[in-house]
Amino acid sequence: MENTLGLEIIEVVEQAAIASSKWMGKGEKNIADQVAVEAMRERMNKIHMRGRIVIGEGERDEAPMLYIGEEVGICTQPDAKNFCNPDELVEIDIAVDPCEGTNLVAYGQNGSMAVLAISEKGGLFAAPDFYMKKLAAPAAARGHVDINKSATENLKILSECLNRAVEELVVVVMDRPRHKELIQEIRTAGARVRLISDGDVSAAICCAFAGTNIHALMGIGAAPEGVISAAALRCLGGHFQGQLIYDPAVVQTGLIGESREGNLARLNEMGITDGDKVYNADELASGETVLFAGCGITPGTLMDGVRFFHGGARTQSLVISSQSKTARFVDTVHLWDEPKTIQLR
Ligand SMILES: O=C(COP(=O)(O)O)[C@@H](O)[C@H](O)[C@H](O)[C@H](O)COP(=O)(O)O
Ligand SMILES: [Mn+2]
Ligand SMILES: [Mn+2]
Repeated sequence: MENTLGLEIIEVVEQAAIASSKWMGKGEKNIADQVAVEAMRERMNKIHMRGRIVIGEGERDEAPMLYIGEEVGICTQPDAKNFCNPDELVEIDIAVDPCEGTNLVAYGQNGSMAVLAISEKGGLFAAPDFYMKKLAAPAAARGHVDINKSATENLKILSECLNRAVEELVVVVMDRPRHKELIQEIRTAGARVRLISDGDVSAAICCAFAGTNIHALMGIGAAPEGVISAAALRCLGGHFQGQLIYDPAVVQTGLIGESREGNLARLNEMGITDGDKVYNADELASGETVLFAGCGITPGTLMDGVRFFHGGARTQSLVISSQSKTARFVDTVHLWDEPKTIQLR
């Protein structure tokens, strides 16, 4: 599946990041999101592939976002026959978040990225737009920490696996009222908490890289982001578990339907009969081949943000592949107007 796709998807996330970064700090989160979606779609539709969006921006509305079920790639276009024989191409599934951290972009804060994950058809869990309880940790702790255990127990296990005191551990938690007790428990156990306002995909992936000073992600974020995080962590060998949250009382945001029963019924319709199932990274991104790509919009721990200069821009991306077993940090200079100076660093 990989071939040139690994290279093309770098440009997909780069274009989305560049488009969105033009709206950095302008307080317009919807525009920052929409331009990223459009740029991502435009570049994806130039790729010689038969793609289908399984995780997109709008689950229920079919426009203008990259919606679930939308077909992307040259070989899905009405004039496909002029370019390819669609029947010869492997069908692929794509999970996208063109602007992960729209608030971060709108307010000029660190940690936003354009991200996507790709696998062959059926290789990515088509998560509903529910919340998800998540646990991410470094590879050394994979299979040892467990989302069913308490934060205190997991911190003890992490401390043993990473050979560092609990006091030397840093846990990222989204700064939400629903995490009040979790934050208290982590602090009481002795670990340090890094609160983030948005962007838990970046935090999850950071766990897989020593040197980020992030040793775990705990708490509840969005389920689609959980699948994208799982795709990256599966390729990197890190630990990721996710459990759908279907009870609105748990998150108290009113964002996941009106009732627990209604949500369970919706999950049932989707073929999810056990709403409490804990999914690990291999189940959320189960395909034989999995690719992840992300490009920094604003600066982050993993990647720098988009930096413009006269006549061009510079981006930093991360492309991870289960097939080639690589995590590539790609630094790209984009030349538009024959700039007079191109800075080396
Ligand atoms: O921060 C996030 C927002 O993503 P986006 O809408 O694409 O900018 C994600 O990283 C979170 O996983 C998640 O969407 C969030 O926790 C759910 O929203 P909230 O109710 O504010 O916690
Ligand atoms: Mn997001
Ligand atoms: Mn988004």
